Formats: sequence, structure tokens, C-alpha cells
Amino acid sequence: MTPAARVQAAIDLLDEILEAARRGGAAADTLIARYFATRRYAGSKDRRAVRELAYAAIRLCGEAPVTGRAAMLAVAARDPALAALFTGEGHAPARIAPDEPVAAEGVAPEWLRTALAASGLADAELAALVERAPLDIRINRLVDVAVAIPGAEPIPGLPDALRLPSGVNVEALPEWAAGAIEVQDAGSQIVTLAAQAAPGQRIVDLCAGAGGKTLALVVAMMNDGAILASDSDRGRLSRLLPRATRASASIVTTRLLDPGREAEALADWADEADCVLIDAPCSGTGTWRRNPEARWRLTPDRLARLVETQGRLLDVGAALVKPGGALVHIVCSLLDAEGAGQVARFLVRHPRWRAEPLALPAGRAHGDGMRLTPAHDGTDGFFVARLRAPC
Ligand SMILES: C[S@@+](CC[C@H](N)C(=O)[O-])C[C@H]1O[C@@H](n2cnc3c(N)ncnc32)[C@H](O)[C@@H]1O
Repeated sequence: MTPAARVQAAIDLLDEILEAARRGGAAADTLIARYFATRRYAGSKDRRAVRELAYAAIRLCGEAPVTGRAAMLAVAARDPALAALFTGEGHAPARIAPDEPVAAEGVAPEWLRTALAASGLADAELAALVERAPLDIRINRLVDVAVAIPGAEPIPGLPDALRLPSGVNVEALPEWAAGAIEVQDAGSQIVTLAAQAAPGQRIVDLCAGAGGKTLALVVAMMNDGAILASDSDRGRLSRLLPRATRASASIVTTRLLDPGREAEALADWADEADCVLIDAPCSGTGTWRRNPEARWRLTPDRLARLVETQGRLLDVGAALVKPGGALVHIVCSLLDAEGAGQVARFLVRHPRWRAEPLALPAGRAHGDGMRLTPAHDGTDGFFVARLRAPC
């Protein structure tokens, strides 16, 4: 592909990504993979270049642009060499007309900017929400294999974490094949520490997904005790046990939940758990670095539904905690409605519960918990709180 043809391909892809965002369709990464699956003539350099162009446009535009071309024109407005490729010749994009719409630059749609500011996120922190994310791994101490990855840097406060140079294909590393490493953002590793998991405990990971945090809990428990990993998404949950096997983790069982009927499905764990960890479904405002088009998908209605589900799941989880045990609320969001506000409302509904101070290797106190942000901590954005049940 010529450089100009790559730009047109990125514009076509952006149109698909925008349409999917409007209709709740597939994520950008999936659409990019599908696009190239039917265009075998594109080589690996073409794929990388088109992907980078598309993501540059997504990161630059806070509001969903009217078209993919308007988004790419915003990138071209900053890059004269890119603008010069709009020649209209061959597979190149059409010439730029003087009155063409150009998407506005921005970090987020206005309503979300306002909500983030109201949640105490300073303007200076906003830009970092859509910067490129680093590649972090967690070393799995259950597997006795030395981890020696060229260029890997330690992450302060996390002895089991490494930050890798960008572009490393983790799944091609011998350490990955041996189950000795997992890809996991440092922030995700840090908030999991709030569970204070220890050998012999019984823990419920209520929204376990494919098990990112579950596997970190198993290591903290030295594979001794019991973890019930549940989720309402069959596809994600089905990936958990194969991952656990690869990681030599044998204390995990899984349970598929029916949304709205979680309490019935978990009744056998009532008052049983040392800790219930709820890594709740959320808006993901803290992970825009990895999914920047997510900010084109979120609506006030969708946010309200997430907030309602989080509150309900906190109540479901609380019923599983044994007297004196703990409930950990985690969201990868920086909106107070999902984090500090959610916990404040929980404490009103459950006045005998107490928020416990947390000592984590990164983050700042926020409301009754702690908050990590890309700008301050170099991690994805998270809110985490630890709530102690009455004895
Ligand atoms: C932030 S993700 C969890 C990520 C996972 N803990 C990890 O570390 O990889 C939130 C999860 O909540 C799940 N979820 C959504 N509604 C749920 C419900 N009603 N009950 C249980 N899980 C639910 C989603 O399927 C999703 O996997």
C-alpha cells in the first residue's frame, strides 16, 4: 500500500469504528482485525501504519467526529506531511476542500469533561487519560521459571511487576509459554492488593471476567484456600480456567451468573467469604488509554445503568462477606458516581460497615478509598475502597 492508500484505509476504518460506536457494535481492535482479514494484500507494515493512523485520530477527538475523514483531517491539520497525501490520485484520499468539516480536538465529550472535573480530576490530568498506555506484566510466582526479558524495567512498589518496552510480543516469550508471566496493568495489580489476600482464605471474585485479578489473588494466597470466580459473561468466564491451568493455579472454581439473579446463584456463599472483590462493570474512563473510542460510546443513560448495577452488586457481595470480613469495590473509572459516590451510598445503606484506610504503593486518598490516575501514577485510572463488615 502507498502511504496515501494507508490514510484512506484508516479513514474507511474510522467510519466503521464510528458506526459501531453509535450502534454498540464491535470494538475498534476487532474491527481493525476484521478489516485486514479480508485484505490479504496489506503487509504487516501496512497494518501497523493504518492502525496507528486510526488510533491517532481516535485519541485526538474527544467528541465522536461526524466522519472518519473529519477525524483524519484533524490529524492532518497538525501534520503537513500527512495533509500532503490528500491528493485524490490513485487510492489517495480526495483533496482537502477549504470548507470541509474538521473534527475538534479534545479529551472527552463535554458532559464527561464536566463529570470528570466534578469528580476532582484537574485539567492537567485529563490529557493523560488518552495517551498511549505502557505494557506491564505480572510475574507469576507460582511458576518457578526465571523471568529475564530484555529492556524490562521494575515498577516501584510492585516487586512482581515489570514494564516492558512497547511492541514486545508477550505471547511469543518463553516465560509466557511457561505460565510465568501475565499481561496486567500495574494499576490493576495495585488495586488487587486491597483484597489483602492471604493463604487459606476463601474469596469471591464476583466480576472475575477472564480472571486478570483472580490470578493475582491466587498468587497472594500461594495457591492455598478457595476462590469462587463468577461473572455474567459466559465468553469471558470460559477463558478463566484455561488461564488458571497455564498459571498453575488450582484453587479457583467458576460460576456463571444470571444478571439480576446473582444473589440466588451465590446463596451457598452467604456469610462465608473472608473477602469479596467486586471489580465492577463500569464506564472504563480510567482505561481510555487502551480503548480511546470508549468515550464515543458512553452516554448518560448507559452510565446511569452501570451505576445502578454497581450498587446492586455491592449489596449482593456484602451478603457473602463473613462477620468482620471485607468487601473491596474497584472500578477502572475516575467518575465519582461509580467510585467514591458509590461507596458513600453503600455506607448509607449499610451503616454498620466501615471504610478501612488503605496503604497501597501508589495512588492518592479519594473519598473513602484511593484513586490512581495515569498522570499521577503512570497506571490506568482506578478507584478502590475496602469496606469492613461488622463483627
Ligand atoms: C471490569 S470487568 C472485570 C475484569 C476482571 N476482574 C479482570 O481483572 O480481568 C467487569 C466484569 O463484570 C462483569 N459483569 C457485568 N455485569 C455483571 C453481573 N450482573 N454479575 C457479575 N458480573 C457482571 C462483566 O462481564 C465484566 O467481565
